[in-house]
Amino acid sequence: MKTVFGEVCGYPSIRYDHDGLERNLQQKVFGQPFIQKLLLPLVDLHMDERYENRKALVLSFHGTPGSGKNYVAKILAESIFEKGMDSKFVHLFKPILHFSGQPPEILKFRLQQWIVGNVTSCQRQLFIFDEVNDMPEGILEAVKGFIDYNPRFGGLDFSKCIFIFLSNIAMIPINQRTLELWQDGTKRRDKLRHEDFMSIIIEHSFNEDGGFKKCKLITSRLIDAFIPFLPLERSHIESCIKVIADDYAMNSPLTPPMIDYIMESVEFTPKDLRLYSAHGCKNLDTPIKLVLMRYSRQMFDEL
Ligand SMILES: Nc1ncnc2c1ncn2[C@@H]1O[C@H](COP(=O)(O)OP(=O)(O)OP(=O)(O)O)[C@@H](O)[C@H]1O
Repeated sequence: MKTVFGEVCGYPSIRYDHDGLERNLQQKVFGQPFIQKLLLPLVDLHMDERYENRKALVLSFHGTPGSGKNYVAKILAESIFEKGMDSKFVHLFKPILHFSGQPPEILKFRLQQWIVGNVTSCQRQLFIFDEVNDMPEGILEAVKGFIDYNPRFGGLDFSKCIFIFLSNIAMIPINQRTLELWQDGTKRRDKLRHEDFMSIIIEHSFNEDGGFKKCKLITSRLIDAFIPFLPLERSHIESCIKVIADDYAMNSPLTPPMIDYIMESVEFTPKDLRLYSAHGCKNLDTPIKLVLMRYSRQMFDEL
């Protein structure tokens, strides 16, 4: 059923599709074990109408560029809102656009007004804060009142909202820990434990420059889960290449030598082991397009 007159605050514009979310996370997101382990159950609980939420769901994604933080946020938006990221109930904030050029007090006030205005029209809202590492210190204190355990604020209930913070904060220690555990014998990512990453993320968030620095969201334990996005290995990058190539050309004709050729454009770290992609699955589009173009001109015959 299609919404004819724009979106409504309820079905069909807002409908949680657990199966779709589970399937998409399983089939489309590579190398991120904590998505299945943490994100899915927390979203299930939050969206379950049988339980009353005591507070908004607050998640913080941390990791290397291109490891899937925005991608997963988009998949989540699509599983709840019919129009996904284009929904009027989904809000993506970026520091350069929304948190610069004005004194912090004004930016905080505007942010609060925006949240209150939207929650007044509908309680189910998704607020995504991208690049928290580039946000000025102190701004995020503005949202504390909305995600606290006492979610009523001016008569409004914020407990049905979801807040997601995306950042590169703690990516170096996350990558380092992943490598250490790999060297110690934990080669399978599904064997990694969240506790192995949790304290380093919290510590770095609180101390590193950016939106979380000295922030009460951290000290008041208001963030429900800090989700580490691990650096991606060669096999994950190969999977990304296949998905992106399929998006360009259905049943794309990528052969193993063509994939090897694309992989040559990817920078791997650390220098000696070359285990992890420095930029995750970012920057793959151009080499993939070039290879597909060469193929279409039959220039890959020699491979
Ligand atoms: N783990 C992953 N599994 C599958 N595809 C991925 C994954 N990570 C990244 N991608 C692909 O790479 C693209 C870029 O990733 P994304 O924008 O999510 O990175 P990010 O972690 O948000 O990076 P940044 O920190 O620079 O914002 C995605 O749109 C997706 O196509």
